[in-house]
Amino acid sequence: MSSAHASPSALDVLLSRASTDHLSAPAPDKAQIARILSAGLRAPDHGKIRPWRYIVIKGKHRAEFAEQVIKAMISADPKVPEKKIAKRRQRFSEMPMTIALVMALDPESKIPLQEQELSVGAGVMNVLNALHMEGFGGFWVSSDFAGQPCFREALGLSDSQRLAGFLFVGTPDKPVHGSKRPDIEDYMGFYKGEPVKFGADQ
Ligand SMILES: Cc1cc2nc3c(=O)[nH]c(=O)nc-3n(C[C@H](O)[C@H](O)[C@H](O)COP(=O)(O)O)c2cc1C
Repeated sequence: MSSAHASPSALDVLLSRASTDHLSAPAPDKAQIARILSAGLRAPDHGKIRPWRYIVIKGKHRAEFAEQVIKAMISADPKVPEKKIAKRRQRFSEMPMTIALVMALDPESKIPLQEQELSVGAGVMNVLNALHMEGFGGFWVSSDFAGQPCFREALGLSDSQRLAGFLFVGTPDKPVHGSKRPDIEDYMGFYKGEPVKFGADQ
């Protein structure tokens, strides 16, 4: 923590973020989640594509949503183990809130799709940080089954929309410390007229 500040600086808070899926109620209320997701819309956005869409799943709709997840998992792999189904059913119906992270891409744009996808990712990171700043926790998970037509239809995704995963959201059960982070010295270098070598790659 910077000695110039009695309370943690914004950077101190960013440096203390870590993921957790040990989450309980309460989830953010309607006004809180709207403000938190507004941080996602602060992501850099080349060409003003506005590729971010957030589908919030909460309350009684969690169980219905979990069933759509199971349907899609079975559609993707009819032999999916029962244990995996049970775990996903439990997580999607019991997490206080799930946010489906939709990438609304414009394939006709001169802005490369990779940049549009990166903008969605940058938005998700802002949302994770905003959750942390407001005392909530979040965990980004993959959506390997989300390409299934039944699931795309259930969510109302158009042909150019894809999922970047889901965020599980709620209040951390206990203080989150997260894993030890690597040393920044191994991940940064100064260009001095020669190719840069990183400690992380040695
Ligand atoms: C796009 C994306 C998808 C992820 N999917 C999963 C997942 O399906 N399951 C999982 O355990 N972690 C997944 N993770 C990793 C966790 O969200 C988290 O980052 C990881 O547990 C490390 O925690 P940290 O954020 O505190 O470093 C994913 C991360 C990203 C960026």
